[in-house]
Amino acid sequence: MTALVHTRNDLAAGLAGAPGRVAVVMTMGALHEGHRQLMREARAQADFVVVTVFVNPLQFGPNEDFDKYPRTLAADVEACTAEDVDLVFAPDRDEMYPGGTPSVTLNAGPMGEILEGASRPGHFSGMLTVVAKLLLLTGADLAFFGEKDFQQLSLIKRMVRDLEIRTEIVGVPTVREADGLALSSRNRFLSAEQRQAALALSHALREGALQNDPQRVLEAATKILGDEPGVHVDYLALTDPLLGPAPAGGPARLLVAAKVGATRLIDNVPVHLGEAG
Ligand SMILES: Nc1ncnc2c1ncn2[C@@H]1O[C@H](COP(=O)(O)OP(=O)(O)OP(=O)(O)O)[C@@H](O)[C@H]1O
Ligand SMILES: CC(C)(CO)[C@@H](O)C(=O)[O-]
Ligand code: BAL
Repeated sequence: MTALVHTRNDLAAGLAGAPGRVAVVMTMGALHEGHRQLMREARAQADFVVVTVFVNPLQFGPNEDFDKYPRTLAADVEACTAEDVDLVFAPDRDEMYPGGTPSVTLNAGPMGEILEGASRPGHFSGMLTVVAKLLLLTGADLAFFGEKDFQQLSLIKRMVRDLEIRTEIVGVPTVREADGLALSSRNRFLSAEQRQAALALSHALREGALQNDPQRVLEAATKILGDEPGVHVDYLALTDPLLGPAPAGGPARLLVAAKVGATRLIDNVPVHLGEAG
């Protein structure tokens, strides 16, 4: 039976009876199969699974979609129940930030300034601040995050290392629709026509990943994105697996962010580059 709690006291009470290893899956709600995959991984690896549902105002810029972000708590609790989650923690803003906007927040460092961080100033500071708070409030042994938000996952791994946080961070591969579109809560904002255009993102990444030379990877992906007038690219980047400069050979990551209508989508894939020379 999945319990729903809204306060830190009720969360602590629910956790007090938790047997063995505790896992947390943090979400902003509007749960889909991607989130459910994180829950299944958590269920498989831990004895007690907590899902948090909180649309964190700190990680949204003034012109972003905080107000219109979908809020579907009743359906979210049903999804958690179907995945045998033990506890859902859905605090409101005052519960999460009792003193109002916190004056002490986390600095995401140089990795927080590039890609998503360049387009969304302050986003990663707000994200890391709430993730750290939720790790402390849940005391989780394990925390599961999707590779769809690859830079977020990388920064959270970096944060637990740099701040000596003992939670093990587990990355989960991106869940996609049959036609390749990465599942995202924001997909619901797409019209049928925009959804069709949005396929260019995963298509471009897939084609790029078939190439083994950095320049060809970017050319192949750029061509597909350029052929779709409904997609406005924010960035397309080839990096090393830690988001540093692309290597000449070996593992790399290809990342894209684009607007389709008013909806901003992100996606990424692993790439294996052939050895140089
Ligand atoms: N398609 C997916 N596959 C795997 N994990 C995912 C997927 N989509 C989201 N997640 C993960 O779920 C967690 C919660 O993400 P979030 O609630 O922001 O959902 P979202 O679908 O990414 O929403 P949005 O893209 O609109 O912000 C994050 O760790 C995120 O990486
Ligand atoms: C990790 C997270 C729940 C923090 O608000 C959010 O950034 C998300 O949903 O990916
Ligand atoms: N899925 C990452 C959270 C955000 O877009 O704010």
